[in-house]
Amino acid sequence: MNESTTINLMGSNLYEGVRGHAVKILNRVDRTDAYLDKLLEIELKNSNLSSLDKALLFEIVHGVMRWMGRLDWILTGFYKGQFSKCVPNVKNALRVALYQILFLDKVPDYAAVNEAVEFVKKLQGQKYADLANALLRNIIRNKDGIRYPDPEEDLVAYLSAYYSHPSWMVKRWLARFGRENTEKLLAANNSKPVLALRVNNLVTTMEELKKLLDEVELRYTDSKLLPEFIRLNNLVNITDWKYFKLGYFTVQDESTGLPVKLLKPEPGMRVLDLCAAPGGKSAFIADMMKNEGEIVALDRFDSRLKILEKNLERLKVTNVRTHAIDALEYEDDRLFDRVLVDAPCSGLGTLTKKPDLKWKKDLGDIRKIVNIQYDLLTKGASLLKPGGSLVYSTCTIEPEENYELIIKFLEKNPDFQLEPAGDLIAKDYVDENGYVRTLPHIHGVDGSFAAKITKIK
Ligand SMILES: C[S@@+](CC[C@H](N)C(=O)[O-])C[C@H]1O[C@@H](n2cnc3c(N)ncnc32)[C@H](O)[C@@H]1O
Repeated sequence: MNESTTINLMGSNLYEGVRGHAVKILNRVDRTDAYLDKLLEIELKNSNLSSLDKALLFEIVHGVMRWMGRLDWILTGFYKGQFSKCVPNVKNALRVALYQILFLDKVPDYAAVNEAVEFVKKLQGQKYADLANALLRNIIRNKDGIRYPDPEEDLVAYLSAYYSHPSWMVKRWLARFGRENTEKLLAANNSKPVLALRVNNLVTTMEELKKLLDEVELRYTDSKLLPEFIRLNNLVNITDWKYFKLGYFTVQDESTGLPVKLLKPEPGMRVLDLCAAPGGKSAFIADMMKNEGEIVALDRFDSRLKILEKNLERLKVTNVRTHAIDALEYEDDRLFDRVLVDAPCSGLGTLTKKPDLKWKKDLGDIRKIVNIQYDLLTKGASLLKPGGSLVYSTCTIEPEENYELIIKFLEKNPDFQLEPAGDLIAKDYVDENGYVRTLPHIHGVDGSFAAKITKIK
C-alpha cells in the first residue's frame, strides 16, 4: 500500500456515519462551487448507509443549509473568539449538532453533543473536543433565552439572523414587499418542500395514477394550480416505485407546468426548447403534443442532455430531437411555431428545495446572468415564425431576470407583442400586467415567472 492510499483510506474512515458524511458534504459546500444536491448525490452513491440513515443525512444537510444563518448567529454569540474563522471540521460539526438540538426532536440533545464531541476529537484532537462540548452544553442550558438582533434597531439584521437569509436578499425583498410579506416569504422559504407529481398522459391517466397511489396507501392532494399535477402529503422516495420507472409520472414542482400551459403546444407543431435539460418541460410539451410533431431540445451541456434523454426515454417521449450546443449558436432553416426559453437563472424561487443557493448566490450573479438571459430571449425570438409564440420563463422572483427583461425586449422589438396570460392560466397566478408569477408564501409552490410574446409579422 503506498502513502497516498493510506491517507485516502484514513480520509474516508474519518468521516464515518451520518454526521461524518454530513460534515464532509458541508465542508465541500463551503469550500467549492459545487451545489448541495450534486455533493449529496455523490456521497449517497458511495456510502453504505441504510435507507433510514440516508434520509437522516438528507434531512441534516438540507436543514443546516436552510438554517445556517440562524445557527451561525447563535454559535457566534457563544463561541469564544471568531466563529467564522473556526476550523471547517469543527465549524460544520457544531452546525450539525446545533441543528439537531434546535430542530430535530427525534435526536436527544445529549446524543447530538456526544456524537459531535467524539467526531471533533477524532479529527481535531482533545482541545477542540473540549471546546465543542462546553459550547454546545452552554447553548443547551440557555436554549430558551437566545437573543436575536432587536428588530426596532436593525430590522435587516434581525430578519437575516432569525429567518436565516443573507442580508442583501432581505434588504431587496423588504424594499419590494414590505415587512409583513417579507417575513412570510422568508418563513415559506424555510419550510420543507412539497413533493408534486405530474401525470404522464402518454402512458397513463390521472385516474389510474391515483388508483395506484391508493393501493400503496400514499396520500395525496389535488393541485390547485393544474389538473395534471398532484401533491403527495409526505416526502417519500417515490423514484424507487415501479410506476416511476415505468414512466407513469415525473417529479416536478407545480409551478413548472405553468410556462408549458402558457406556451400551448399542439400536436403536429414544431417546437424549440432552447434550454431543455433535464427535460421536465420538454416532457410536458411532448405530452400536450401527444408525441406528434417535433420538439428540438437544446442544452449547452452534453452531460445534462444525457439526463434529459434518459428521462424522456422513461416517459416514452418519441418526438424530441436533441442537440448539445450553446443555443446562441444554433441555426435552423425552418422556423418554429413555438419557442420556450426556460432560462438559466439565480433560482431564488426554489429555496425550499435548494437552500444552499441562499449562500452561494450574490447580487453580482444576478447582474451577470441578466445579459445571458436577454441574449437567449433574443435568439429564441429570431427563430420564431410570424404568428408564432415564445414563452420566456424562470424559477426566480427577481424583477431584473423577469419582467424588466421582457419590457426591454418589447421596447426594442416592435414586431413582437405581449400576450396576457389570463386566457390560459387561472387568475390567481397572473399579475396585473399579464405575466405568470408564483410566490412561495402566497401560492405554496416555488417562485416562478413566465411571459408569452407573439411575433406579429
Ligand atoms: C432552468 S434550466 C432548464 C430546465 C428545463 N427547461 C426543465 O424544465 O427541465 C436551464 C438550462 O439551460 C442550460 N443553458 C444555460 N446556458 C445555455 C446556453 N447558452 N445554451 C443552451 N443551454 C444553456 C443549462 O445547462 C440548464 O440545463
